[in-house]
Amino acid sequence: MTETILEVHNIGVYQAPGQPIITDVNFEVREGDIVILQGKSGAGKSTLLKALAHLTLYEGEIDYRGKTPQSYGIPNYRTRVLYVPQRPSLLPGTPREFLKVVTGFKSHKSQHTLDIHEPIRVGKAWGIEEELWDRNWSNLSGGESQRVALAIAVGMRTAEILLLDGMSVINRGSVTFSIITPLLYLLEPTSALDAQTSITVENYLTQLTKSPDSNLKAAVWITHSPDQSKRVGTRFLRIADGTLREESSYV
Ligand SMILES: Nc1ncnc2c1ncn2[C@@H]1O[C@H](COP(=O)(O)OP(=O)(O)OP(=O)(O)O)[C@@H](O)[C@H]1O
Repeated sequence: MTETILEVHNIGVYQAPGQPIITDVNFEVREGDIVILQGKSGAGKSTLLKALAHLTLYEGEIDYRGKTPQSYGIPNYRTRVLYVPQRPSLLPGTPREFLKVVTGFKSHKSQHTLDIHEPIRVGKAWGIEEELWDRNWSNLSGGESQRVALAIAVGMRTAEILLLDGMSVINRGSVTFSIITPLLYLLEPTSALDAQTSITVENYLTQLTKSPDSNLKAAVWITHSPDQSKRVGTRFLRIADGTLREESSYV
């Protein structure tokens, strides 16, 4: 039987008292799931991912492998249920500096011996040259900074679930409604290589979730790209009017 990793019970997040962004969210994530999270802009998708990663205040309960996030220690929990942001370009400094900080955290050290070069190796497989690790985040394109952030998340090998916020921007070959996409088109013209790189990343992640040797077991993935959803999704959730429902296929 497939094991349940994360159980989400009656999650609600509020903008202000009496003003819910999302309410009564219930679902679970099982090993092997790639859960596509859909919904209009502003529906609450990022808010839900941040609640799952314990990065925003929420009501309700989250059980990770049958225990509360607090029982693991929140920093430790966040390395296992790992949020990859929509706009890592807002981070200060360079990716290499960031990598040194995160690999130095006690919560990471306690689980594995971390090889600082592993994220760089993963990034290279996705078309991120080593020189980019020493550029300021703000000088990377949106697609590059997302791939670097994802390479860090994957290369640290601590995560069992990746929470991927707006990952369709790495796929500049397909339609996406991200507001930064027009900027990406200006910074970097769309090319066949970009679409191919995106598929390489997708394949890497989907293979990893299936590999018995991998720590990574599942992902919750926000994408506005129908093509990407169909390629990677095994389950489909939609947020509308502040609540979540499961759909049998991508619609
Ligand atoms: N910290 C916050 N304080 C107040 N309101 C917030 C906060 N974060 C998000 N919101 C609001 O909550 C709503 C949901 O935002 P969220 O970013 O989760 O949407 P989304 O579905 O991820 O949208 P998009 O697809 O555009 O990224 C929006 O109306 C947003 O303005």
